[in-house]
Amino acid sequence: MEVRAFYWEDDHLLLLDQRELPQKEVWLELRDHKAVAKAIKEMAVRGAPAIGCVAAYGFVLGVKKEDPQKVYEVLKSTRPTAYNLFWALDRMMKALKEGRDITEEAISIEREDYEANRRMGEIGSQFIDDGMRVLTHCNTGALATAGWGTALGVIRSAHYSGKRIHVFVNETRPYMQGARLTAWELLKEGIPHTLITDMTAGFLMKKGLIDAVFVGADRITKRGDVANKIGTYTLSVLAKTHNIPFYVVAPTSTFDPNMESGEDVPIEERSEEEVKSFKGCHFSPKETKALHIAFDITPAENITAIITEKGIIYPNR
Ligand SMILES: CSC[C@@H](O)[C@@H](O)C(=O)COP(=O)(O)O
Repeated sequence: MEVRAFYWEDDHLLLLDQRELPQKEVWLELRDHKAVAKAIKEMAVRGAPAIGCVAAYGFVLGVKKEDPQKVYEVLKSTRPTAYNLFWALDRMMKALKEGRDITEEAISIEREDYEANRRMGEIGSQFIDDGMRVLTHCNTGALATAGWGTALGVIRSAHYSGKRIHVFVNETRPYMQGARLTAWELLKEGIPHTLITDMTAGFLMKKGLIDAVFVGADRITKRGDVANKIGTYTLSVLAKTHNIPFYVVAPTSTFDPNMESGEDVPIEERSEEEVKSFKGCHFSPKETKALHIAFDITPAENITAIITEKGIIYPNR
């Protein structure tokens, strides 16, 4: 059965707590916008499109009791980089101001994201040939979206169309979205995969073992620069050096129409504890300072193509 990150249940939101995966499948019952904001901030739910969908439902829950502008601000301040969050909240505010049914609006945001993912899967699988070995970073699957996935959705579509593929999964330090979430999704789907440390990618490319790289995006600027999980930029440089195609897969709701260049994208910095420890297990001296930059910018020049639900963009043609 297809993985789902959340379900809207009329008066509350059910959310799969991704911090507990893959060991446990724990569902959180969220009944107000503050609980939704906390879940986004603390990464019980993550991935740009999923954050947008969940924030929209948080808005529905919040405006039942509180001033809409306050609800909007609380949800907006959770994570700074993923553009889908702002896109979804602006859309919800507009629907409210126009007197439309906001629950229906949130349901539409979720449905449209799912449909966009299915369409990107169809469009993007033309870049995957039978027998290909592809590399992916972070988690861009059903857990990061309303379902199916962006980059992982393309891989899923290629698999369902009968192509044999092998996926190399970057573990994605320090939050381990690749090791914990992507590996879990691929295992559930029966898609052959191998988990690697982030540092292994370059050597595999050098040995000719990677045919293409597929990643998602948190924000795409007007010139085609892409903000995505830290390590994406490094992969793009490696791919360019080794002449390997580098594909970004994202719905148009990830495109920021007001941002010219990657230089302007707000980049989230998270707690240094997440670099020095994992689930309470410290592996660095407590006194050592750590830097936790959660996203980086891949310049348009390093990207072969951006696959959207509306078609393909070739930023360098
Ligand atoms: C479809 S997901 C695209 C991105 O949101 C994904 O690649 C990513 O970087 C997620 O980061 P996260 O910090 O886990 O929210």
